Amino acid sequence: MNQSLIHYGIVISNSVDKKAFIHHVLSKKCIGALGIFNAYDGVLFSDLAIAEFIEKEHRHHTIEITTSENRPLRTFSSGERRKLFLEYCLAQNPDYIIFDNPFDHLDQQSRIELHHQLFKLSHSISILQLSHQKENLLSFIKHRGSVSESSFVVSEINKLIEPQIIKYKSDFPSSLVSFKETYETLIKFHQISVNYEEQTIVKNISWEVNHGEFWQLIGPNGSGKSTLLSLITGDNPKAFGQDITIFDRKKGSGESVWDIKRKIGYFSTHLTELFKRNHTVEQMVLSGFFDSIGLYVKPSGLQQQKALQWLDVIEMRHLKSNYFNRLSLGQQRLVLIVRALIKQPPLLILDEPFEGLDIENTALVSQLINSLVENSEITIIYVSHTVEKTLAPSHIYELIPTQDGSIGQLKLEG
Ligand SMILES: Nc1ncnc2c1ncn2[C@@H]1O[C@H](COP(=O)(O)OP(=O)(O)OP(=O)(O)O)[C@@H](O)[C@H]1O
Repeated sequence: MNQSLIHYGIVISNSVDKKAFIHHVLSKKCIGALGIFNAYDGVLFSDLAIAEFIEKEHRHHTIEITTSENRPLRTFSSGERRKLFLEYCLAQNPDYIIFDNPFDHLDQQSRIELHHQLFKLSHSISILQLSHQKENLLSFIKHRGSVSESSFVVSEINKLIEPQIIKYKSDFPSSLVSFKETYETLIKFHQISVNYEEQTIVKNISWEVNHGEFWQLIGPNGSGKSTLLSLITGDNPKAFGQDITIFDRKKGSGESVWDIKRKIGYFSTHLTELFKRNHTVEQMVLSGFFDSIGLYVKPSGLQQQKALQWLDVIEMRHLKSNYFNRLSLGQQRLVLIVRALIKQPPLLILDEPFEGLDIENTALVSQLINSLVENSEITIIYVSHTVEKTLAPSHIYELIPTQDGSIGQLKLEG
């Protein structure tokens, strides 16, 4: 495609079936402005492509991209995965690459570096960028458009009607599960370290999270944010033998992982990476009551009612019987966020809740979080690489990488 390099930036909202649109482009069925891509072979760089790759490695017990490290892509942090996957895409020597929200999961420095890298790349390869937000379109891409929901035709961006930020008036549904116990110290880490073989990931972390606090956890890619969260949720055996107090109880004093999970609502963009079952949207929301991913027990009528009320909040009741797997990634993430908070747990953990959301859904999730902060006693920890102007965490904990693993510091104390 060298002689006719063309770059396109396309704004795509969560209501467009992005999977189908991408398939449409890659299978050379574009009409109109994007028709030029029909003559060429492209590859996809996206969260979905990465998730499928991880699934493939898992299924075949192989390691393809990260052979030098001898561990599967799944064990790398979100930002690391993206960098490694880009190398993999380039190695295939495609005519063009579809970059679906390329800046997601990246810290500020990595965003700047990727912007430079893509600019250089644009001299040798065509780029089709998809972005949920107009502000994230690459500055050097001159052709810009938005894609229509039904025909996938691209129209000029200046003809676009700006999306309206919906103010959600409906009150959020009340809680069904009542947690009678209150906890003073939800999390207390004392001098916690985590190593993988000879590499130290975090070192001597002492961090305390108390009742009703609203925390943001920050740090560059690979600094250990998700690792810390996995120590809390009971998903990391590295917690064993360390001085960790969770819900006022010393870890290792007889509590089961399920005791802990019962009190936590958890969302991560990786939650459904290997999830292949045909569960409906409603079942997925309901599973939040049972701390499972997907529904394996019969819910009560009241629980079903509650799930529908929550689907109303995210305006997805009409999709309740659709298969979760068929939703767009943005819709799946909204469903999983609601799944995390349906039981209104004492502790809510949101690992990158804004990734993959368009401007309207970002506003909705911000409003959901703010409403919980104002109207409940839930303690919240969220991870985000970007500053959400509408959120005002009362505390910020920062991981700072050093040669011997990340150290932690309190950046903002409420
Ligand atoms: N099983 C493992 N073996 C070796 N290293 C691992 C393993 N799991 C995680 N790591 C490494 O631990 C480091 C911290 O990962 P983690 O996912 O906690 O980072 P993060 O701060 O959440 O990053 P990001 O912002 O990119 O999501 C990464 O360098 C990752 O590669």
